[in-house]
Amino acid sequence: MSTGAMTLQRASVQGTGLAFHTEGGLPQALQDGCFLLAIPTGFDPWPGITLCREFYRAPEEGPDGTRSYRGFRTLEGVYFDREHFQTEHVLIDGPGRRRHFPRELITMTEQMGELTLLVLRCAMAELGIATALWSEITGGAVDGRGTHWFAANHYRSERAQLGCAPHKDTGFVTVLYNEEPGLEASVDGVWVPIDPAPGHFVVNFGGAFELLTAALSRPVRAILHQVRQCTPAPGAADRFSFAAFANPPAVGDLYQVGRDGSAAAVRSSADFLREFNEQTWSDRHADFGIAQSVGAGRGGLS
Ligand SMILES: O=C(O)CCC(=O)C(=O)O
Ligand SMILES: [Fe+2]
Repeated sequence: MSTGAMTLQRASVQGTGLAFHTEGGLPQALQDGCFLLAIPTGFDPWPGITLCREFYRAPEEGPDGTRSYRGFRTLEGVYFDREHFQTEHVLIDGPGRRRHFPRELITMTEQMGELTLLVLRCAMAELGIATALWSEITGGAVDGRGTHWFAANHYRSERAQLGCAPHKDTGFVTVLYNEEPGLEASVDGVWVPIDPAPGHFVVNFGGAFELLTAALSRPVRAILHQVRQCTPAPGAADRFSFAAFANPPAVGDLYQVGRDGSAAAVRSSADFLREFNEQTWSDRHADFGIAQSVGAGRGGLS
């Protein structure tokens, strides 16, 4: 049976909030696990697109103007070759970006990071979670602490494999930029396309947010998604995407909010992350984001 693409709620940024195009759009988006967010005017995706096209090449393998976007393949703990999938990616936190990224790329990732936090605040407000709890229950993520990953994905067309493993994002909120179809969500056990809408980010919610809200009457869904095998037309460029993630810190606990409005720690971040990594990639990087982040990732958007 073939089903059409998922119909997603649409929103745009309005001041410090979100304006949904349809009444009840935000609660619907929280239930769907994703929505489309209009890309704010003034946001320039060029640095992100350039990174996706260049990061896996050697520094000298291209023009001087984009040299700082290349050479990431040799960066241990930043570059990942997912051996069972088409994707290879750069996964890097705030301190790493400030060390390794050119200025305009840092700026772009910070803009996307701010959007993840804006969405997180709007979602917690919608769920009626007391603002006094926000910092504690997100491990400071809502204030720009926590871990703020950025990913740049390159889907290697020459590989006859799934683009990217079925997974839920691990954190609270993801803001994703892509231009080609390929992303699919599992809806009632069926893979349904989430087709890109020009001028929009895809926003989705992750496992830590699902856990945080699991006991509420309207829990947030972390959508299970994958990227199908990407086969661009001959001569066309490979598929790419890039994303900003607002995650809890690697050290500490994950929380859950009760219906009485109270909050309690329910499991350690490290256990949760290890389980997620193992389920997703089936490779040797199950400790990703755990060991290496101990003692790092404090202060600022990290
Ligand atoms: O490439 C895409 O469209 C999705 C990528 C993704 O799911 C991720 O980076 O977590
Ligand atoms: Fe994802």
